[in-house]
Amino acid sequence: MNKICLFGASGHGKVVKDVATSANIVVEAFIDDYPKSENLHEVPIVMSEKMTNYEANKFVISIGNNKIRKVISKKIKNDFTTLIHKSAIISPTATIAEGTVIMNGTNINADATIGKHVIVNTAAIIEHDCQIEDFVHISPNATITGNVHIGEGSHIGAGAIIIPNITIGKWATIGAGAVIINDVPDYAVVVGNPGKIKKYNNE
Ligand SMILES: CC(=O)SCCNC(=O)CCNC(=O)[C@H](O)C(C)(C)COP(=O)(O)OP(=O)(O)OC[C@H]1O[C@@H](n2cnc3c(N)ncnc32)[C@H](O)[C@@H]1OP(=O)(O)O
Repeated sequence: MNKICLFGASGHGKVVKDVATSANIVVEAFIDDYPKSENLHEVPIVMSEKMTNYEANKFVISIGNNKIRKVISKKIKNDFTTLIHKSAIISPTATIAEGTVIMNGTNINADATIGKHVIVNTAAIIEHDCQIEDFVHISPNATITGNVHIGEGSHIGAGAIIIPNITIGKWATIGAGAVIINDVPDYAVVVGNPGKIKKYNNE
């Protein structure tokens, strides 16, 4: 049986652990330097200085913040694995890179490509030919229609809809429930229906 470690003993970490369990993968430890308890759902939480005890384990970073996930990914020397909930429906022609977590009830269709350390959260839909770059988070129930490109680190809020052929830049934020009908520049925060730029993440 595969054994892995999760970096981050948060609420998101609990859900990622459930994804692993559904795929018959055992989480041996959570790594977290700011633990709120000794265990989380019966899995021990250990400090990062003890990570050497888990040299053979593959890792997944179970932290929801895209920027922090990127920083941590550069520090961990272990290999990363991909976690896919058993209820996810994924086309055989879709590709999913390491470190990415695909949660329950998701649909990922033909020729979609999903980068490293991406979160495809509960019941999100990623349609055919989409390109999702590294460190993106697609929140619950978001619908990414066909041939959409989402740049590194962007966060798509819960229930947002992106119409076909749109390009969303890097480190952008799409508000919960937004409907995106125009391309979105890097770092933009876009809300509403139709989506309008509210501000920029680097402001
Ligand atoms: C399992 C999980 O929980 S996964 C997590 C999923 N998380 C999400 O989906 C959260 C998505 N985040 C949002 O929608 C946020 O509201 C953001 C990122 C768009 C904006 O957050 P903040 O930067 O804190 O902005 P703030 O709350 O100050 O709002 C700024 C303005 O945008 C408006 N606004 C914020 N969010 C939205 C929204 N989703 N739709 C429409 N308008 C919005 C506010 O009313 C405010 O308007 P005003 O300037 O006219 O008063």
